[in-house]
Amino acid sequence: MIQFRDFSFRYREGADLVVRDINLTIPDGCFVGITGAAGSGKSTLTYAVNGIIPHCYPGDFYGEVSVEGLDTMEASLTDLSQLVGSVCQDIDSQMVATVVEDELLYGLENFAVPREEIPGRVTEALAAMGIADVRDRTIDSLSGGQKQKVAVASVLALRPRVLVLDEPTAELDPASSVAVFDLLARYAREHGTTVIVVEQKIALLSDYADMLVIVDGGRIRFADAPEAVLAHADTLLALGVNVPRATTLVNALADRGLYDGPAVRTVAGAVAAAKEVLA
Ligand SMILES: Nc1ncnc2c1ncn2[C@@H]1O[C@H](COP(=O)(O)OP(=O)(O)OP(=O)(O)O)[C@@H](O)[C@H]1O
Repeated sequence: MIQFRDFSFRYREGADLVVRDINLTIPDGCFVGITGAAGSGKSTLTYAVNGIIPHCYPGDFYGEVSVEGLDTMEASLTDLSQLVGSVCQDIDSQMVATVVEDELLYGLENFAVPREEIPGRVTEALAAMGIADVRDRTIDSLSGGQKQKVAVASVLALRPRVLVLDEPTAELDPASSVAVFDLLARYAREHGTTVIVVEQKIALLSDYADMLVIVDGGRIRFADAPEAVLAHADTLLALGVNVPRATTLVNALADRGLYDGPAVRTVAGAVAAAKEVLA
């Protein structure tokens, strides 16, 4: 379980709190999507989980954030990194090797994983991300989607209990974005891994997340199941969250008393809702 209790944070260089009064409980195995306008504090929330704040970016840290009982302010980054694996926004800066296999080996060796376990871990992580065929390729020769999968695989090989990803599909086309989410969600389900993803594409996020967290000006505005959050499409639009048109259309039908089902997020969902209205 991950718990934020009355958490607020101000970066050392900043004048104001950038996140404030955060109270949130994330159960084990939950797939959490965090979204919100640019600069609203999404990444900062994930930094409190993986320890980047206050360990790498110091500042004033109020309240408490814990991961499986480990206080992220008090724990060492080494201890935290055994629990929480992170894929940052700029994956090129995260990559340390030239060849895919070496990228995975680097983390495993750093974590002192027993030598006999290493080949199996590499094979398993590459297979989990559907990229067993690129094991011997140079990272430079890969597409953006393949690189993203390598970045995720190199973290999965370490078998973290919690996986934090910051805008993993920012550079990807829609098909590759879906592929990354599909593989990630399947892996998380099979291993009981808690996943926290910062993502702008709310429709995509809603297809996979158990909980959507909407951040606005450093505060959590909504933290609920996707359907419950999307029912507030007008508020979300006002907060700068890009709500799918299918959602706003069906919410408008609901506002007029014509539809009383759950919020939809896809064209197919809107078609089904419209058929129900017209029946
Ligand atoms: N290392 C830092 N030092 C000082 N201020 C920072 C630092 N990192 C982020 N901030 C500030 O904190 C606020 C929240 O930033 P954060 O990156 O958490 O938001 P975000 O919602 O993830 O933004 P984006 O969508 O643009 O990535 C912003 O005003 C940002 O300028």
